[in-house]
Amino acid sequence: MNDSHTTWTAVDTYFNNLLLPADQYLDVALSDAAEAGMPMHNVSPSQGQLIALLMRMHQSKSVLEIGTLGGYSTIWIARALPEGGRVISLEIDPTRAEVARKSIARAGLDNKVEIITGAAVDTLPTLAAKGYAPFDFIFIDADKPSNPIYLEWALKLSRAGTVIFADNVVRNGAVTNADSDDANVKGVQQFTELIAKETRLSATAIQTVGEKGYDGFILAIVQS
Ligand SMILES: C[S@@+](CC[C@H](N)C(=O)[O-])C[C@H]1O[C@@H](n2cnc3c(N)ncnc32)[C@H](O)[C@@H]1O
Ligand SMILES: [Mg+2]
Repeated sequence: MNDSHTTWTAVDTYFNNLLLPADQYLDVALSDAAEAGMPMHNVSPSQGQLIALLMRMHQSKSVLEIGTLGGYSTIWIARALPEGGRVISLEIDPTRAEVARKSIARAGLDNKVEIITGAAVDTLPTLAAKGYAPFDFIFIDADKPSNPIYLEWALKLSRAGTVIFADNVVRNGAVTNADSDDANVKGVQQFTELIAKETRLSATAIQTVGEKGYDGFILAIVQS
């Protein structure tokens, strides 16, 4: 923990205390995930609220999340849905999915959430036939080496106007290292290069600092 990280965390705490009410369901979702041995790879509260605000501004009614973990971001997403809205969340690890389902049910959101277990490359091709596509908003937050494949699927499962939000694309600045042999870094680099070439997308990347360290996200919209 360096000085910068201490400052970033204090600033997150300052704003969260003022802007984000304490929430027992989100807190218990995190503590249950930690107790189950999951890594704390969830979005921060301010990032969860950012996704919720974007969804509400966009009036997103159907959301695809790739990467559930303990359901922390899923709760933020489900709460931002209007009446009749739905989030489909994909998670490879059945134990994680089970913990997430419990946290989501405790928060009274199980009628808005379906968690599908399995590798996303196997479950993504099943979604259209189930009548879930097109999605209004797609949150990509799973194994970063697969981001190029997730982009392909996001486009297949989208419509003009679909928003794509991809987390953790800065990776403490490592994204600029062209010689990186880190599979996560390579995944986000290839993902970004594909977005750059994709005429159907208009996108930007935003760097972030905070309690989760130095990272960032890509925000894109399908424009045709
Ligand atoms: C960064 S965490 C998700 C965090 C969550 N979105 C949040 O903010 O609370 C990534 C999750 O993706 C899952 N995952 C990894 N590889 C996957 C795959 N191939 N298919 C589906 N899920 C996968 C991991 O098990 C992990 O739970
Ligand atoms: Mg993330």
